[in-house]
Amino acid sequence: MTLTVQIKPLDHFGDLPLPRFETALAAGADLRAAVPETEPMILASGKWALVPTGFAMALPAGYEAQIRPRSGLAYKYGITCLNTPGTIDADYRGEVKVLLINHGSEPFTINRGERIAQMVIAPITQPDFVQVDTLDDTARGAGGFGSTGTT
Ligand SMILES: O=c1ccn([C@H]2C[C@H](O)[C@@H](COP(=O)(O)OP(=O)(O)OP(=O)(O)O)O2)c(=O)[nH]1
Ligand SMILES: [Mg+2]
Repeated sequence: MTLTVQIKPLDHFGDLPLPRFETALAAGADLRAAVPETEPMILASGKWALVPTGFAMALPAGYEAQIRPRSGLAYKYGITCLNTPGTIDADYRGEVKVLLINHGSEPFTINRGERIAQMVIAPITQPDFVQVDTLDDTARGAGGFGSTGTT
């Protein structure tokens, strides 16, 4: 059965299209900037800002939305999500916003309707966290942070 995610357009969503998958098997649905047509957002080099998408949503219980950068914007302009992947909780009813940062050397202009990020819907688990005194032994043990392949 196909999953349904409720999207509630806010006033400034206007006539923007709903998030959608650009290709048949795309993992992420692109998100567009719901900034005013007459007031593009300008992101100076090194700065970050919350970009409105113009909608709120209700995810089904057991799911999250991950807000991820678009590789094209990162590659061409150094634009990415500061908190990647951003987490949208299933009980969040506020406007979905995208925290963009400009790692490039030039100011970046965000126009209304521009695709600024993508949203992946993913299942989550809320386990019971249980306190214990000892953990089982493994070959890795406490090794990490580049511990493999050094001997
Ligand atoms: O890129 C993002 C990340 C988060 N949110 C919204 C939805 C999410 O459910 C809420 C809280 O996000 P998070 O838990 O990452 O932030 P926090 O700093 O822990 O805030 P809170 O104390 O509200 O949970 O903010 C966005 O709109 N965009
Ligand atoms: Mg939180």
